[in-house]
Amino acid sequence: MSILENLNIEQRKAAERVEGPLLILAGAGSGKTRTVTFRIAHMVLEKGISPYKILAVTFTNKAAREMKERVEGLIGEEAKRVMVSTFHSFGVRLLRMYGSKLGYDSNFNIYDADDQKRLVKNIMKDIGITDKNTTPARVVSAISKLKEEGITPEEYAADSRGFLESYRTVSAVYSKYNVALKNNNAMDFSDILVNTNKLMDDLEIREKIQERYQYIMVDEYQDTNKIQYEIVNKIAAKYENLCVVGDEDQSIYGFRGANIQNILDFEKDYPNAFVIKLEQNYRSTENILEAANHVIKNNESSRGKNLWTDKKGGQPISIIEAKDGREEAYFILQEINALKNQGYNYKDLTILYRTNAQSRAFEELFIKFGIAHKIFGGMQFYQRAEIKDIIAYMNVINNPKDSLSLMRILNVPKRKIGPATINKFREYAEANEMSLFEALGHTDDIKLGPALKITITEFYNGMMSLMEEAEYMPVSEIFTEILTTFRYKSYLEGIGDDRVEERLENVEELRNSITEREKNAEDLTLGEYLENISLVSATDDMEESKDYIKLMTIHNSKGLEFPVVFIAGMEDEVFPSQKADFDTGQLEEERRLCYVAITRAEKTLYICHANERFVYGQSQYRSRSRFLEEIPPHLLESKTKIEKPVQKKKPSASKGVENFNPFKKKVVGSADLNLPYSVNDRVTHKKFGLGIVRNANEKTVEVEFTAGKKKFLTAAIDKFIQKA
Ligand SMILES: Nc1ncnc2c1ncn2[C@@H]1O[C@H](COP(=O)(O)OP(=O)(O)OP(=O)(O)O)[C@@H](O)[C@H]1O
Ligand SMILES: [Mg+2]
Repeated sequence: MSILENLNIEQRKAAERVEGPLLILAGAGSGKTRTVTFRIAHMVLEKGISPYKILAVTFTNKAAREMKERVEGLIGEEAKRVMVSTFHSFGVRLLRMYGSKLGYDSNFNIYDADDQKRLVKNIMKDIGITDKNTTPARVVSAISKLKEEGITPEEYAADSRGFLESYRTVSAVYSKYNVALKNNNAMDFSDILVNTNKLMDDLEIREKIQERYQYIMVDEYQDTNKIQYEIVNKIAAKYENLCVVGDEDQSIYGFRGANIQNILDFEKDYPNAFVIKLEQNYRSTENILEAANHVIKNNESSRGKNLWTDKKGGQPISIIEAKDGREEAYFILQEINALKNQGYNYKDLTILYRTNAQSRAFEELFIKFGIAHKIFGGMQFYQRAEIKDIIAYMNVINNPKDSLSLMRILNVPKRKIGPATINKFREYAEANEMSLFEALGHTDDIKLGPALKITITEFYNGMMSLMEEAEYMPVSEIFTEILTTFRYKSYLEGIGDDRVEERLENVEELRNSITEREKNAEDLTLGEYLENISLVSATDDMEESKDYIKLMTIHNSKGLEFPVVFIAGMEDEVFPSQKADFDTGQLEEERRLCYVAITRAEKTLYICHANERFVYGQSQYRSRSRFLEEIPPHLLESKTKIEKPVQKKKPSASKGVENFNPFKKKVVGSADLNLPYSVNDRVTHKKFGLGIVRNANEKTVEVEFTAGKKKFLTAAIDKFIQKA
């Protein structure tokens, strides 16, 4: 029996056709990703194609991991040799091998948005730009856009629009920014793609890559940008064994340069392409699917599809109308409780929203009631200052040319190395054509006070010996060495504000995550580790088995599916966002986003909206989203107004929400307080173990552990302790 018995006829046709250009164009939940997965397995197991020759490109790390695991489940160990990867990881891999052709050392570092901003800020300061109308963040996004459109600094400078101040600013920074990256032996995210594409223009390398990856598959092709498109098509040019998979109705990354035309023009690019349409949706009930179809058919960009499902009928879509955002979150929480009573687990439930900021209301409520949840995206762990500090140490150890990271840590912990001193070294480095780090080794040539000279030499020697050790030390050891050599923890403790404990916890969390990664990847090198964490994305650490409610933006939910979905904030000017007001292109993109959101749901879908929202501290009236009006009323069911509960007695976190009343004013200082913990509650702490709450008020919670009493700030308590 063929492995392809697990596919329907159309899917099987697609999977069987392994030679030549192939387009799988099909709506949500029709098994596109599944088809790719089985296609790979079929190629290796039943067609005898070497796994080594196969490249499958996915949109996220999570998707890559899952595809690899599934293929492994089907064909075993051989699957490990298939290259399943995102564009960025794939690019980095090639650039580590061939980047020297473009003037990079193989240990280049990868800069994230925060690094980019800092670099731009430094450059603006260096060249004395006083443009008040722009910010480093805006300059960064302008530069990224230019890079991905393939416009060089020179071309941009020659551009006639240069008379506007903001253009002049971008133009002045752009070339300096590129030079700085190169000098630092670093690439930003756009560079990874741009440089990978450049590699493909080297005949020798291109031929090598073409020979190596003779079979290419790209999932979510509708969201590729110009450069990704070029990379894929250059590799595929020789054998033309290119299978692209996607849905024009799910192109939602236009703001990052995704070009829907890439998928729509595939048949023009490859006139001999074979096209497969999948029409059975396996994910959702008929009601959900019908709602999605009704919304998307309003888009000019949609080619129209006949998706059907054999999951006839299904529950109507529940509409929840709330007074304001707070009430919306509360109503959703009540529904969650009801679903829980019906036997659902938290892990079946997902809340989707248009922007990350909308997660706040839910987070606050869930923390208050001890409801297990996890927010994907938003402020990332690796963006926290203390984490960035330690990573900056690692970056310099891995790549001493990385002056941006070096400048971050030269005076962290405080060593009295001020900007004037740093400038002396920068000038010396420039004059002598060496890196800033190298210059630190030349303290004799630079005018310095004796104390400063000792400090800098100490720092330099400390780093030098770590660089030597890093060759053979596990990453977790390097981490420990950094903390001890540079007394980083004492520095954090010395800051002395109310976030000290939190920062120390974060550092420990970083240690745990390193150890965790080492468990999964033996002989993890510092370079590999840094690469992994530079390429993290929002959904990487989603674990299907963990029982928590998932919260994320619709963008991050792409390709995923969940039994129960709540779409929150379904109001005009939230979703579709204001940007769509006067721009039909934007409106269509928002509508595609709505289509993606609806089609994530398997069984139950809630659409929620509030009549009032706070925007910049002001309450504004909101009407329900026009997308909601596009769903035929017979598919909808208004949730009868949920009874506003009366608060009878002091609420207790462990008992859920039945007796919590968000509409009643808080009476501070009375027994009526909605505190997350009360006296005698049993709690656990990662480090101190089991404890008992001895005192709890609005500001602090005091817990007795075997190790003694500890105080925590009530506002931040969930970061430290949990109910036992
Ligand atoms: N032939 C099939 N038999 C059984 N289940 C299937 C079949 N095809 C797809 N499915 C299931 O349907 C669901 C949706 O499949 P998949 O995620 O591959 O769809 P998709 O087209 O990639 O969706 P999206 O457009 O959201 O990325 C999955 O749970 C998948 O296992
Ligand atoms: Mg998919």
